Amino acid sequence: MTSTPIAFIGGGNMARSLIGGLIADGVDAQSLWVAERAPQSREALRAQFGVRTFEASPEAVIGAGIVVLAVKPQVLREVAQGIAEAVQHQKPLVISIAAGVRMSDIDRWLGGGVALVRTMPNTPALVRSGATALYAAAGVSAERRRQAESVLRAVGLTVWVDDEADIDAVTALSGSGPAYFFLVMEAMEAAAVQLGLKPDTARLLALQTAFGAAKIALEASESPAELRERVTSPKGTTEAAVQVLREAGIEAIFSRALAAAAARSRELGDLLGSDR
Ligand SMILES: NC(=O)C1=CN([C@@H]2O[C@H](COP(=O)(O)OP(=O)(O)OC[C@H]3O[C@@H](n4cnc5c(N)ncnc54)[C@H](OP(=O)(O)O)[C@@H]3O)[C@@H](O)[C@H]2O)C=CC1
Ligand SMILES: O=C(O)[C@@H]1CCC=N1
Repeated sequence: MTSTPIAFIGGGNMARSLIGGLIADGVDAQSLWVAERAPQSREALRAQFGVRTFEASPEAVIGAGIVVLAVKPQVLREVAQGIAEAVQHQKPLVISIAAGVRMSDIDRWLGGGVALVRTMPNTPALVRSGATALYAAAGVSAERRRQAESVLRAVGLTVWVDDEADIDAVTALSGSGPAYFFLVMEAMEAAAVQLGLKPDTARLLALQTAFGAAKIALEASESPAELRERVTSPKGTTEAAVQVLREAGIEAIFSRALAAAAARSRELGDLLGSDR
């Protein structure tokens, strides 16, 4: 991992997940800098992680080798324009984690000619089990690509995509994906409570089952479909449940859900980049 200071512009949910994961990977908290507007947020970041905090974003950029744009897409233009002068002076690697917002727009807001990598991480980065896709334009050097990859690899798995449009699909799959699994955990817990289990017992069993299923699916050579079939005894309990899920259209529901997320990512890109 690089030892250059990494400046996070915005210290919200996703920045905190990345910071927590980087510290767990052995990165010195003092080399992680965070620009946040609210004094209580800065205080909380210092108390939780021991990172350096800044009130003004340009101050965090000066001296940083890597800048991570970690604000909401809706404020990214204003934030990028606010640090453009510092970025042009400092020439850091800039990593965007913002959903939807396209590289050409970010580059323009930052003044142009920026070494920019667009990524889509996810919150399991906090426990170094993240999944991040990265995209860089042809002009970004191999050294800069390696640098971006090393930051995200410290908190989980990384994959490069060849086409920026793929980031919309990645956002729908792994960027938003933890929320889908949390929803399934919530639903399974509630259903088990209806069947008479105590809430604590229901949650513990639901969570461990999700963990076990993910672990075996990652470690086994068989596909998820084959692993599912192994659980499903003919005329047994799983078959009864899977039949209900299929009748309710589980595949079509996920197809519609991911399409909606990808469409929203494209829409954000169109909407927020429309200042040309
Ligand atoms: N959450 C997730 O699972 C994922 C999020 N992302 C992307 O990460 C980005 C951040 O999302 P998330 O962490 O969820 O959002 P949050 O709202 O939790 O975090 C954004 C943070 O930026 C702060 N902020 C806003 N404006 C400024 C500013 N001008 N200067 C400094 N800080 C500012 C906000 O402070 P305040 O609250 O005071 O406005 C807030 O603390 C988004 O672009 C999102 O698309 C990507 C992958 C996954
Ligand atoms: O919901 C969102 O827009 C962000 C991007 C991916 C996960 N959270």
